[in-house]
Amino acid sequence: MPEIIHVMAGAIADASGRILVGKRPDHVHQGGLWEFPGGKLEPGESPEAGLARELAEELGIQVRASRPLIRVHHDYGDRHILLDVHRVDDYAGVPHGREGQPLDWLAPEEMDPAAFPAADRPIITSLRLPPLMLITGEEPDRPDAFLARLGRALETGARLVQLRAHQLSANDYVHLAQAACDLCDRTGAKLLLNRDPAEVASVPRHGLHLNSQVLMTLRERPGRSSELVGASCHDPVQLARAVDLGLDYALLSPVKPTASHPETSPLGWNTFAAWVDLVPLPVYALGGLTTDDLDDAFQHGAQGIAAIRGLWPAR
Ligand SMILES: Nc1nc2c([nH]c(=O)n2[C@@H]2O[C@H](COP(=O)(O)OP(=O)(O)OP(=O)(O)O)[C@@H](O)[C@H]2O)c(=O)[nH]1
Repeated sequence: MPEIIHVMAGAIADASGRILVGKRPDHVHQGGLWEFPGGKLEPGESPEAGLARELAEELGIQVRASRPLIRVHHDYGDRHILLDVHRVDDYAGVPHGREGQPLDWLAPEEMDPAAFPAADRPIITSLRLPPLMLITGEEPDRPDAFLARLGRALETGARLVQLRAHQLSANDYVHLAQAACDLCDRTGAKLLLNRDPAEVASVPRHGLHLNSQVLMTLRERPGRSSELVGASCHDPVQLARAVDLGLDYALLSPVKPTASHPETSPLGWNTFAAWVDLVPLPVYALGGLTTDDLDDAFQHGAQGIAAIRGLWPAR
């Protein structure tokens, strides 16, 4: 096993959510590409201290508040790196290229993955995804009540919605999806359809969510290349399949005991973190979680949390 180089990088955000990127000098590894500022962790240094040191050296800023965003293992052939990216939302000082490197502020949607090192692709996806995924709950068979609840969730900030309504016929699901997509478009939220991809081929949406059975039968990534595609996973084999298919994100569950799957034993945060560390993918934690668990989720490598009960508004 070659030595793993632990690299700390900062996704430094401004008030409008743009992220600071710097250009790597032409003569270094992955030279000429844009990067998230940072560098190698020194022996004995904690990740937070390494991040603070690198950002002070390269940009002249002092980190005040940061949290883990994503960890990406990547083998470049000539070296294996662990890119340990933290989101920095508060700092002192004005960032400037202390090593002469050009800097720019980009919205995550403006980032061209081809202009960054290959290891950075999941980081860009992670930056484009919010920390919460709402999975729709009760009453899909009463569309008016259901859409009113969805409307309330969107008004109070839901940005990513998975439309889960297995009890509906394909026809009823399609109608509900059309109305839900209209609602999401009004607030700029993204709607993911959790349904057999063949049944929703022409339905408006921003992405697809696959269950673990469908995930394991597919031979290639479904859907359009421009849309988000993710899957529900329960073990490392399923997570690896999501990576092999080139999916954008995964859900991993159940982290805690849930009323909907009382027979399944929960993973707990430590197993969750160990399995998530195996895959270069944003992974949402699911199962018995609410927004109160968000900080634990970040500390254990999650993109954030996905929930039905914890996020679906009451009637
Ligand atoms: N900082 C940073 N490094 C990245 C990113 N993506 C990526 O593949 N890397 C790789 O991670 C490694 C970081 O090393 P570095 O050369 O920046 O480290 P450093 O500042 O400590 O430099 P030094 O070793 O010359 O002192 C390089 O192999 C680089 O190609 C990224 O977004 N940010």
